[in-house]
Amino acid sequence: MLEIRRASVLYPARDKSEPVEALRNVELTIEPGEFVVALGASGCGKSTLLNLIAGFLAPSSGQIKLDGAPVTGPGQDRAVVFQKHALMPWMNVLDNLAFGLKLQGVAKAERYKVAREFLTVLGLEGFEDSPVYMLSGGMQQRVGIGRALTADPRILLMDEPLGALDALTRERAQELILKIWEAQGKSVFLITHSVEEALFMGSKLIVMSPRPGRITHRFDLPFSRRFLAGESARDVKASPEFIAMRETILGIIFADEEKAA
Ligand SMILES: Nc1ncnc2c1ncn2[C@@H]1O[C@H](COP(=O)(O)OP(=O)(O)OP(=O)(O)O)[C@@H](O)[C@H]1O
Repeated sequence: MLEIRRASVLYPARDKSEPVEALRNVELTIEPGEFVVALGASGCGKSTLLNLIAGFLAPSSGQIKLDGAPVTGPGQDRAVVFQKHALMPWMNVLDNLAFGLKLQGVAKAERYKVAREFLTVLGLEGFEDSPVYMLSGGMQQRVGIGRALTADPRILLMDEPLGALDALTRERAQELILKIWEAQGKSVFLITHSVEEALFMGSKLIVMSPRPGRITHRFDLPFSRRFLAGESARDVKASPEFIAMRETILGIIFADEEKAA
């Protein structure tokens, strides 16, 4: 379980600019197997929150604990997927999938065994020998997600992972991530700018607001479970409950932006 208690982040003033209170008193618990999605206007502190969880950044005050132990820096128990995946474009798919394990010192036979398992999970069979630069954006992002997962992290952290994909590829990738989430039981923290993506994917939604960055609303969501129980993604997203929720969330975000303007 990941626990964030009264965490605040103040970025110091640079040149003539004022200090930025990027997060104020953030309280968040991510239970094992929970899929938490963060939504909110640009600059509300979503990436700052992800960086805290990843251990890339220390809070100015407050605490972050993973299974009771303070988070003091990055670790193998947390893996990050960015919009711009950090793949080795000249290396093939299999080598990219195995690369994180190599850095961890896992023996060659074992890391290629794990990498091959992920080829299947990611629907990339037949592409194991293709250099990554030759793949489509959607396939590259699947390799990026796979590489994060091969390390078997407790928590998968994703910052706008699907933002650069076209609409159809993005929907397919959402469905794939949900299926992997269900199969592997990982905790996930995902940042997105898409309200629809947030509602479809999350089991818990937090809505954040800027200046200072804080969590203003929390919702439990049923939609990913409906999809995983067999309802089609289209039916879920077109259902009256989904549309009503989408309007509620959009209302909250627009009201925040008007206040900030
Ligand atoms: N290293 C930094 N130094 C100073 N200010 C920063 C730094 N990083 C972020 N900020 C500021 O902190 C606030 C929160 O930034 P953050 O990137 O966490 O927001 P965000 O919600 O992820 O934004 P976006 O949706 O645009 O990615 C913003 O006002 C940003 O300008």
